[in-house]
Amino acid sequence: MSDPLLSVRNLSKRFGGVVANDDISFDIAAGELVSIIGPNGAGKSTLFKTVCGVTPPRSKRGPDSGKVFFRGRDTSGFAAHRMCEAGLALVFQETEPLKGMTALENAAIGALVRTGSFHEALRLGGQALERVELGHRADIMVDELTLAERRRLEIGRALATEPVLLLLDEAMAGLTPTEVQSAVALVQRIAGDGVTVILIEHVLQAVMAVSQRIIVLDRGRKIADGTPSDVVADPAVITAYLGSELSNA
Ligand SMILES: Nc1ncnc2c1ncn2[C@@H]1O[C@H](COP(=O)(O)OP(=O)(O)OP(=O)(O)O)[C@@H](O)[C@H]1O
Repeated sequence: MSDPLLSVRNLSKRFGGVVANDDISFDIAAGELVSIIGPNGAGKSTLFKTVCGVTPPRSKRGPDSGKVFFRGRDTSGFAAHRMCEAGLALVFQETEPLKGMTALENAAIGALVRTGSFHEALRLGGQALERVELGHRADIMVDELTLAERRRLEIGRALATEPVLLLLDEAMAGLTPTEVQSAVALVQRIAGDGVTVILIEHVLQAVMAVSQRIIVLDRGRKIADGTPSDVVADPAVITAYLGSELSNA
């Protein structure tokens, strides 16, 4: 087997007395589409933030122990901008467009990771907006976008950084069932373009529809890692994680 694109090794992270991530290991191969699920507070967002060098203010960057390898390099503790330059983009749970700017200008900000020319960044941002089907909203101020459009814009801005690995943290939260369906189609298109995708998602309909593999966290630990059908039948998962919802998904 070729080397994994991302390798997380025995990663632990605590906040004071809270062990948010406890000895987590997994590999992600290039081209995989993987979901990470688990109850609230399981440690999913912390894992993403540690992997890509984003940690809360005043907190030490990177894992407390363990390692993260990305594209064959030890990237443990790399700052977020270095991870982004290396080809990893994270879309946060909270949509945070740059206010007072258009959708196109927001997307172009992502492209500035790849070019020093604002003109070229606008061109690349425009392409990214087309990929998320927001081309027709390019000149709209971000404050006027709907939640579903803002979520797409965040993905567009991340795509404008030209990632090889895209981490999406609850990119479908708050969307209507129809919007979830088109978000699922978008994620599948992005994966079809060759981008490796890891989703954190509570919308199980979406998780079951897109995932080749599911990793389950509970109270900071990895408790399952397998195909969707194996994971939903896993007794440890059913016990930990809203069993009825999983078995109905
Ligand atoms: N900056 C922080 N300071 C202190 N505790 C934190 C911080 N970030 C996360 N935690 C704690 O770490 C644990 C894991 O939180 P995390 O947000 O990673 O979980 P999650 O699985 O993403 O949850 P959710 O599904 O609700 O988003 C929780 O107990 C949370 O309160």
